[in-house]
Amino acid sequence: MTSKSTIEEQTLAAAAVDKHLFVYIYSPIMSSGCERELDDEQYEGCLCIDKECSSNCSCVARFGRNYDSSHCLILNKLNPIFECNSECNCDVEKCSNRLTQQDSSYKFESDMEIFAVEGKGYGVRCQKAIDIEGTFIGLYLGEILTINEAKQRSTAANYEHNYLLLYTEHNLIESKTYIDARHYGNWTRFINHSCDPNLELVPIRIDNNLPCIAFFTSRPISANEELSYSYGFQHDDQHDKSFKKCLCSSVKCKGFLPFLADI
Ligand SMILES: C[S@@+](CC[C@H](N)C(=O)[O-])C[C@H]1O[C@@H](n2cnc3c(N)ncnc32)[C@H](O)[C@@H]1O
Repeated sequence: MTSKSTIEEQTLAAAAVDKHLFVYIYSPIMSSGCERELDDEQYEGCLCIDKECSSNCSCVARFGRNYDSSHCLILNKLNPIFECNSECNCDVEKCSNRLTQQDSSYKFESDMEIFAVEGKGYGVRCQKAIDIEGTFIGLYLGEILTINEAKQRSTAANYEHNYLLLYTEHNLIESKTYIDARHYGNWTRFINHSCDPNLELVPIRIDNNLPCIAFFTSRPISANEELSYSYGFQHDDQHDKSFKKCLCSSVKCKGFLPFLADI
């Protein structure tokens, strides 16, 4: 792989090593069960005639501001993130409340590189430094599964690498999102786990209650530092030989990859 190839080409080349179907996608794919549950949901849109939504926008008034004037995530925001949606009047490419929907937000994508990491398969690094905490990096794309489909897939196969992401939210009620990037996905499927990560996962809602899972930086990242996030909570009693050894090599390393007990 050369640094001149696009991140899509690099991802396809790295995925081809597995010799299974892999399709590069730019938006999530819903499994049939998920689609049915969303049929009746569509959030109300704002009526903003300005191209950029400000504090007068009904979406911003209802859910609070999500992003600051540098287009970074407002840190420690307590409310869930609802961006302006397809019912809104504002301009998709200009509205300040639509960060993850805008082409211009993917500014680091052309500097991303898939590279081989000793013992872990492939990983991802950015050839440029990313100085600001809260910078949007990309979306974890794949097939959005129902819990039953996620369970079936995780018990049916015994692959070397797992691409099933489980995101749990503890709001008024607990909700879980399952995204499988094994057969359909983008470059973020190659981001490895670290016990001291530099990215965080943030659920973003746009048209309905099903979140997109976005990556934001959780601290400044040096050029060519491996990107990482935490795959989940690590229980102290999980350290059994059947769990995979963690090779993140951070001083905070817990020794094993988090175990997805909820799948
Ligand atoms: C979502 S994939 C990440 C990309 C993967 N490295 C590859 O080459 O396809 C997750 C898998 O990567 C490996 N992995 C990720 N982080 C790791 C770590 N800190 N230590 C060891 N293996 C890791 C594990 O096999 C895990 O199931």
